[in-house]
Amino acid sequence: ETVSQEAVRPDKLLIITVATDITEGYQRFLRTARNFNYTVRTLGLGEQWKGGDVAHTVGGGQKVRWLKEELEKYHDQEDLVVMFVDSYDVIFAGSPIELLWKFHQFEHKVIFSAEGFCWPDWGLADRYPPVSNGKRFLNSGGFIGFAPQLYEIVQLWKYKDDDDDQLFYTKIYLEETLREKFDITLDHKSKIFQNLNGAIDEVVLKFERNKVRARNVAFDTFPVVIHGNGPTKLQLNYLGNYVPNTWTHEDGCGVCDDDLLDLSEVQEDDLPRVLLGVYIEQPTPFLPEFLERLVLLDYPRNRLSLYIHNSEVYHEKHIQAFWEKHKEDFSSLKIVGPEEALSQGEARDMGMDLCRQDETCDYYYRVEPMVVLTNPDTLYILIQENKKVIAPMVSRSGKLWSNFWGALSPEGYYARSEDYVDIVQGKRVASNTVSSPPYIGIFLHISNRYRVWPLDLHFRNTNRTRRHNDLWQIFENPVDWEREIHSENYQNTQIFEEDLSEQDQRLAGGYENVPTVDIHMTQIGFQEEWLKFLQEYIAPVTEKLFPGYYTKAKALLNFIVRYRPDEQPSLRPHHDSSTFTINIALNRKGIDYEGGGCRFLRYNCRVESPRKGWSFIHPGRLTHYHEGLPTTRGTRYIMVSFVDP
Ligand SMILES: O=C(O)CCC(=O)C(=O)O
Ligand SMILES: [Fe+2]
Repeated sequence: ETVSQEAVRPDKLLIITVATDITEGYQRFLRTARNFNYTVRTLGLGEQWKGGDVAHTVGGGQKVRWLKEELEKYHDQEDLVVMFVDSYDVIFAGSPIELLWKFHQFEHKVIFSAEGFCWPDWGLADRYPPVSNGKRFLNSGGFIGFAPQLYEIVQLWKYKDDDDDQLFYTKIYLEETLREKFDITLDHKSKIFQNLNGAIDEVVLKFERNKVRARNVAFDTFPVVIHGNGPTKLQLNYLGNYVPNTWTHEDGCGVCDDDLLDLSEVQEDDLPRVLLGVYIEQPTPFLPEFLERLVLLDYPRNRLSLYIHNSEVYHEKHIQAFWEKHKEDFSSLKIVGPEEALSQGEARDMGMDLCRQDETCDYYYRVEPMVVLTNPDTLYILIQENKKVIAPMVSRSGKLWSNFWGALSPEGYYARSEDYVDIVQGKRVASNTVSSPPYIGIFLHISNRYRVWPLDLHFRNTNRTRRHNDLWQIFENPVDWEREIHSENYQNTQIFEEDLSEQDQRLAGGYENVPTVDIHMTQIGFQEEWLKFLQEYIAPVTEKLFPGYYTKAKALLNFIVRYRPDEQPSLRPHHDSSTFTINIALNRKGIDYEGGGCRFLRYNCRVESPRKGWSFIHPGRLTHYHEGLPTTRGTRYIMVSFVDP
């Protein structure tokens, strides 16, 4: 069966839809329609919806009434093809020409979309004509037909606005005389309409050159209209993040630069006002650094307010110090402490209310203290994205963890979408619509467009019994770890007294030729962290020092030594059980102690006073027989590692 060229006339196609509000779903619908040059007529804009709560009960009759009024205009245009579709949860995946061609191939005057559920009256199921292969039941979220026939169908509407539209069309279809009179059929195999409810597993993405289609694998069809009916909004969002050209392999994000808010010409005093909400609900490493980073945000001070909720007594001193230093740096600064005993929910409500109830507050930005905000332009970037709700993607360096899920399990909990890994790794960069809480009409977006933060989280591994949690953060938060541990002021020899006094001094799995008064990293649970440090910071140095030798950066013995005149002042000559040894000065000769140092007997060479925090490296065996020289006053601390034993 061929369709004549003359029949396929896009100028004789009209799309009619309904939208009372310009929701993001409606905007997405229009974007896909524009992409294919559809002519769209929207009914009901700005009017009040009286069609009932269709998400939870029946309803939708108002759509039929409006359509009835609209079709008055076209009822005598015999060659006009009209398609009616919902808009909030619909996208176009194919062109008008394809649509018309498929329509004419059906050789019926009117085609309704089909689905697997008989809604709203399951009792009518038996009255449907049987279908050998395909969806059996009518869905009124999409239909297409010649204007005169559609006009005649909606003439039969004599009901209330909150009566059910689908039931109305269903009854007409099930009435054999009417079905034949109007020449109605159903699109059983999703050639034109894909209803997602009950069919999620049938629909996959198919990447083509510069465009993406949804393919129904059950019927091997490429539907033109995708409808996220029922509880399939997430799946529609997922498809809509690609179809028709939202993101393609060739061109990347096809819509990312549409509808941006240009702030470049806006005067500082006219920028939106932002309230930052910070919620400290657990002991958090590097909290002072986190707070200081808020001040570094490049945004006019008089447009920025800060609300901090802190439920940890431990952090009060940090917040106090921050407040004293920065109370002038924000247009307002409100702090609610642990004495208020707010629940997390109450604290968050309070923060949001501060913005919601303040007419001058334009944006509310919530940030968790375990997120590393490294880009000072963060606020500009997010505001320019021009979304109602948006989050930057937060991921941990080198890991597949992120704040983005991409999918939900049937129980409504965490699941990874098929595209999760590519998105987290930044291989697919876009502002994805990840969620649309039903019926609010607002989408939640997440963007990995700008690497807003290298994104490390550091709340795992936080142990309230440790005084120096920060030191353990080398895996979780290498960014802050490096900044803090490498700072000139970093001082942590107290570890000897604080963390270790109770520890078992016996060692497992290593051998010291000459025992010292020492604390081993295994004793304080720091062995893995130390090995990571060797890998990241020492291995690259040894490649320069010992060309041609490649260290495994493994070490069984990693320990802090304490020398005191009355305890252990020195160490007799020995070899180390290492290929090379690193020896880090932890305090200062001449200030903290006198004497000390390491002497290499064969060369009579002494390394006496490296700067605090500096290390020397020497081969461990044969050539470098060495001793620890007597400490004559005070206490000398060194950190020693026998690398590659
Ligand atoms: O005191 C020193 O610097 C030498 C320490 C040493 O050789 C060792 O602990 O094996
Ligand atoms: Fe040694």
